[in-house]
Amino acid sequence: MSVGDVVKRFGEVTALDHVSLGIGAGESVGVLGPNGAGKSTLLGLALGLRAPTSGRVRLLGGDPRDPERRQQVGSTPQRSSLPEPLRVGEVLHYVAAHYRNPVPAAQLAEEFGLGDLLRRQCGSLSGGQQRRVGIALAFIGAPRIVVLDEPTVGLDLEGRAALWEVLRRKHREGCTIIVTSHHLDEIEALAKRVVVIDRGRVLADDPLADVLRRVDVQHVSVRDADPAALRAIDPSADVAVDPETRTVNVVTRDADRFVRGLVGTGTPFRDLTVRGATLEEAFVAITRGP
Ligand SMILES: Nc1ncnc2c1ncn2[C@@H]1O[C@H](COP(=O)(O)OP(=O)(O)OP(=O)(O)O)[C@@H](O)[C@H]1O
Repeated sequence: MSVGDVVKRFGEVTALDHVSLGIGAGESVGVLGPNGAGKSTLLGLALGLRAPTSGRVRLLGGDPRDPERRQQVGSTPQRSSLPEPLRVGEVLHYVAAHYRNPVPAAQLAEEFGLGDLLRRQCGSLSGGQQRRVGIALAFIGAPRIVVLDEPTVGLDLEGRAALWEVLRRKHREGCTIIVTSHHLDEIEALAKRVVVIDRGRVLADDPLADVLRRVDVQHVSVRDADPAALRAIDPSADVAVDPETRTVNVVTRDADRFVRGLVGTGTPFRDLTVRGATLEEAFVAITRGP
């Protein structure tokens, strides 16, 4: 999928402002951005659901509106509705009939944990169950590319974890996955590459590890240590104590230097852990600007 110098305007609103981006086969890409950033507009263009005001959009080497390309793409929009009177199994068969090589309904039901729902009418499903069916439908045509716009909205914790497991497997099997989510921990757990959009512009487009390195924040935590002694090691660090677990959490710009200082002071501590910035911290830093 690629977009070249794409502008998309809705009247006065410029939803995408000269965006260029290419996503190759087999990538897993998280598209992040605040509300109204232009994420859904970008995905809609890539899927051929709308045309750009100017610029070029290609999907699998051709026009995204070409039926041949659409056969090879699966998607779940942010909001979707299923025909209420139809049973889930009937919907799967109905949608499968539109594809040349659909995944058998039984296999899809097994993969997405829909076995118990096949005989249920769609109108009787909970919001989360409907969402699971909607996501499964994105995969029914055995797509080469799947575009998922906030797929975990409405899913409980177990449903989210199960979905992410399926997505990771599909990615391992070679499917290109493009996903948006406001749960950055989910993007961190799935995507190898992160695109950050704000006000219609691409602010970052890098491998996940590089995006995380863009923020000079690291976390050091120890238990049963004297917070005052830790503050003295790096006065610019942010030191917070969790009395329940007797953990002192330190946010520092240089964890290596902090740990050397900690050992050097001889102050007692145990259970040392060090970790880098979270994607959420990187996202806040990137969208906040210089
Ligand atoms: N059909 C439309 N008509 C008018 N304005 C639109 C339309 N679709 C999107 N917009 C506007 O374009 C901008 C980008 O919207 P878009 O839905 O792409 O954002 P988003 O990043 O997906 O946001 P969210 O995280 O809230 O879903 C917003 O200002 C939105 O109001």
